[in-house]
Amino acid sequence: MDRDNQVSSSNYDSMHKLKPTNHFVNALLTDLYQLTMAYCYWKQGRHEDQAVFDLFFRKCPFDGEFAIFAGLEECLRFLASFHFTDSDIQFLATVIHAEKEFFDWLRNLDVSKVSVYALSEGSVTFPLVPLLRVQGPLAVCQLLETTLLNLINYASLVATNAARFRLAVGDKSLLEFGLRRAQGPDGGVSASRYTYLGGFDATSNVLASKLFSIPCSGTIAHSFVQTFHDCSQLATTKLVDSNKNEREFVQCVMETRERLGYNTNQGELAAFISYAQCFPDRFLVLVDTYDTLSSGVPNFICVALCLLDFGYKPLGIRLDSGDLSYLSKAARKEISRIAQLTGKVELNQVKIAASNDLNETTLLSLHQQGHEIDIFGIGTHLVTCQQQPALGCVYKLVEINGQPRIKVSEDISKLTIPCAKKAYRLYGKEGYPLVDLLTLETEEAPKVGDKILCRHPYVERKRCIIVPTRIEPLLKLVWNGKMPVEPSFFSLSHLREFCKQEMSCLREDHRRFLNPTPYKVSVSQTLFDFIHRLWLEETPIPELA
Ligand SMILES: Nc1ncnc2c1ncn2[C@@H]1O[C@H](COP(=O)(O)OP(=O)(O)OP(=O)(O)O)[C@@H](O)[C@H]1O
Ligand SMILES: O=P(O)(O)OC[C@H]1O[C@H](OP(=O)(O)OP(=O)(O)O)[C@H](O)[C@@H]1O
Ligand SMILES: O=C(O)c1cccnc1
Ligand SMILES: [Mg+2]
Repeated sequence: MDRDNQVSSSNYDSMHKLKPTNHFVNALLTDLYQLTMAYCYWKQGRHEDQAVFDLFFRKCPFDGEFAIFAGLEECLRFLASFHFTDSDIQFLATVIHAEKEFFDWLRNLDVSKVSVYALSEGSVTFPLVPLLRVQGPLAVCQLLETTLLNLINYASLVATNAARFRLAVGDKSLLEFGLRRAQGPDGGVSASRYTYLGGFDATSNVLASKLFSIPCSGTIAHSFVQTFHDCSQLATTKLVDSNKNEREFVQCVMETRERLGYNTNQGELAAFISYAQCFPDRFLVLVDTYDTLSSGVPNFICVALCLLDFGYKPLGIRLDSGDLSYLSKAARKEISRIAQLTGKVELNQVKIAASNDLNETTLLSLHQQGHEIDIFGIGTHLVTCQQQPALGCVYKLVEINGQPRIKVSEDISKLTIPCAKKAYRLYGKEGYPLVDLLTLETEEAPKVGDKILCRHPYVERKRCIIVPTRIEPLLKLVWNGKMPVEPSFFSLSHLREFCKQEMSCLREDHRRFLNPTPYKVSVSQTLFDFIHRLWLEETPIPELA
């Protein structure tokens, strides 16, 4: 798999049938100032001026040194359906005091003259590298700003969060449980979608599973266990075994419990039996409702042993409170002891799932302490990105009518890099990416084997020479009104694989959690000269008295 265009050419009509997943995404989902600026451009006859905007972030989230780019498909769906309806126009006329002709112009506005270049969705990316380059008529490019940022900021942030959780747990299973805690319905669905892209294995969110073909998974809640008092509440005492013979199941469980000498909560046991009767081959239950080690785990073991007897494979337990390191080890020890005692070695294959306010720090700490957890269920911290709730992507003008533009700031990190640019990833001998290089769009592409001078965009003394073994152009044309691009998007599982491959190419020191090495994002000598000339030109020399 490569980062080749994730959308390729087809006809304009089919592109126009594409709709954003969320019906809130339309031309009105913007900030008022985009429309008032558009009015000023129109009034001055500047609305068709040729503009270039870059969409990028300045600092990686979560104190890391990488991010995952996500949200591109929804940006393209937005572009494909961009227009103002009659009712939008009627509403706007009550908000903006402007001539009728402006609203007529808005009504006929489309994005057929806009081009968009983008990174591939699922790419590993770094500060200052444009995720999107949007170019075309000034007013319409301006009108796209807020929506594009909205579609990319959270998607990329939560995908990055997921990729970091994935790094923290290695190859253990990761389930996303965040819907109840997410920022509203779209927050929940987006979280499920983009955390899967970032490396989660499944979601509990049924709608997201349907919409994006994400594996759906889940266990049971405390309420289910609490509703049972004892086995007299069970509708039947029997279970059909894997050979289709109906046999006494409750009796089997009770005798097992007696034989093993467990004194457990009877309501919890009834709940487990009931669940096993409904899902004999999906038996994974929550064991901390009353007491994990003296009731939940023994009750699980009794039911699991009988399921084995009946020809089924029990799946496991979920821990949702207490010291997850200790409890997982103690539970595993008891399960192993009984497996040995009874000779039911299959019992050793059951999985231990854990949940309860897990975040990056607890996952890393659990790894250090040692544990027996196979599956992590994660909600709140993952979907709300509690450690850093916004990515901070911005959309900045870099060129107008062929003239480079710069935004100067006291804070050097807020200086924008002018000009329509190309971006390349340069790989070293070891096969790892070494530098992302930004050049003028008009510059000749760097070549493998050449000595390439890479300059820090702002700091003069920071520079290096790289002889790349491989060069990857990063920005691909994904939207062009005149020669449109194909709506056959890659599936989410394809993007997830691509993201996984990107993460595996990233050098270990850029990925690590504590003080990761910053990845170098550089500019060509020509672009460096442009930035610094423009910087001086646009900054008045202060006069000191
Ligand atoms: N071994 C561990 N090391 C570090 N953190 C842990 C460990 N085990 C659990 N945690 C975390 O510690 C916190 C414990 O949460 P809390 O203090 O609310 O207790 P609890 O176990 O949920 O209690 P209860 O649900 O019975 O009120 C959770 O965020 C959990 O992820
Ligand atoms: O902790 P999170 O990472 O958000 O994962 C999801 C949580 O949601 C469920 O219960 P809920 O929190 O609703 O209730 P509980 O805390 O009482 O179990 C589940 O048991 C998890 O604890
Ligand atoms: O299926 C589960 O165990 C689950 C689902 C959502 C939230 N917490 C747990
Ligand atoms: Mg909880």
